Amino acid sequence: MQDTLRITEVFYSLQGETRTAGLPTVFVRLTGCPLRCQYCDSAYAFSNGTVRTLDDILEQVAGYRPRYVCVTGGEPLAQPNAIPLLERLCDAGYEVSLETSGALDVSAVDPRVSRVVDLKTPGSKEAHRNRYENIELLTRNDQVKFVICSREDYDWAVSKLIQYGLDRRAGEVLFSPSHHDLNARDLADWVVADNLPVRLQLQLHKYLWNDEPGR
Ligand SMILES: C[S@@+](CC[C@H](N)C(=O)[O-])C[C@H]1O[C@@H](n2cnc3c(N)ncnc32)[C@H](O)[C@@H]1O
Ligand SMILES: Nc1nc2[nH]cc(C(=O)O)c2c(=O)[nH]1
Ligand code: SF4
Ligand SMILES: [Mg+2]
Repeated sequence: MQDTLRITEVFYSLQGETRTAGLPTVFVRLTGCPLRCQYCDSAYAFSNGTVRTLDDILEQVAGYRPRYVCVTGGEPLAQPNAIPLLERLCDAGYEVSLETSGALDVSAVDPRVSRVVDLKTPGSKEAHRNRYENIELLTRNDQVKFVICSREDYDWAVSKLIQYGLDRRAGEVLFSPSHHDLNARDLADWVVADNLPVRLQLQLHKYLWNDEPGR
């Protein structure tokens, strides 16, 4: 029996988020998630999907001849074979990123991967799932993200930024407005007013293609 993963989609688009926003990227979206964030824009990946071998996934990715590959979901780390997938993508020479909820242990992820760890805010309704031990593991190759739903979430994110010195641990600290919950302009004004060492991140793909799956 070959190594397999349950996959919702593999597609080539522009990265809409993180430090590589705007760069052509292949997305591998793994099926299933143990969380239920209030705002989740990828709920279509909670179930169904197709069981595929790692060889088959690697072959489709190679067909796009990408430089960047982003493994997302659902929650990628909920499937043990996400770990060998990430390793094999790195071995193939891609610049690999992993979008993860921060609720699962990130220690086994290949160090060549940029781990994008989302610290779930109170507004997500899943903040109790945050695994704070992950923060100790972060390096400058990793990124921390807060998806902010309200002024209360913003104040909470600032307190975590300061408490854990996140801007010194991770290469990027990303503040992203929760789409539909918070006006990006309000978040931008707060970041400037407080002179924060964070990057405002807008989800570029939603401006370009609205909320279509596969973009
Ligand atoms: C769909 S999740 C998949 C990976 C992983 N489950 C996680 O939560 O990081 C990818 C990223 O999209 C973010 N996201 C989901 N819905 C969003 C929304 N409505 N507005 C802004 N970001 C959102 C998540 O918080 C996460 O950082
Ligand atoms: N274009 C595009 N960029 C993305 N970056 C992270 C995504 C995700 O759903 O995790 C995503 C996505 O769904 N589309
Ligand atoms: S952890 Fe990620 S995929 Fe799961 S519900 Fe939250 S945003 Fe959606
Ligand atoms: Mg998405």
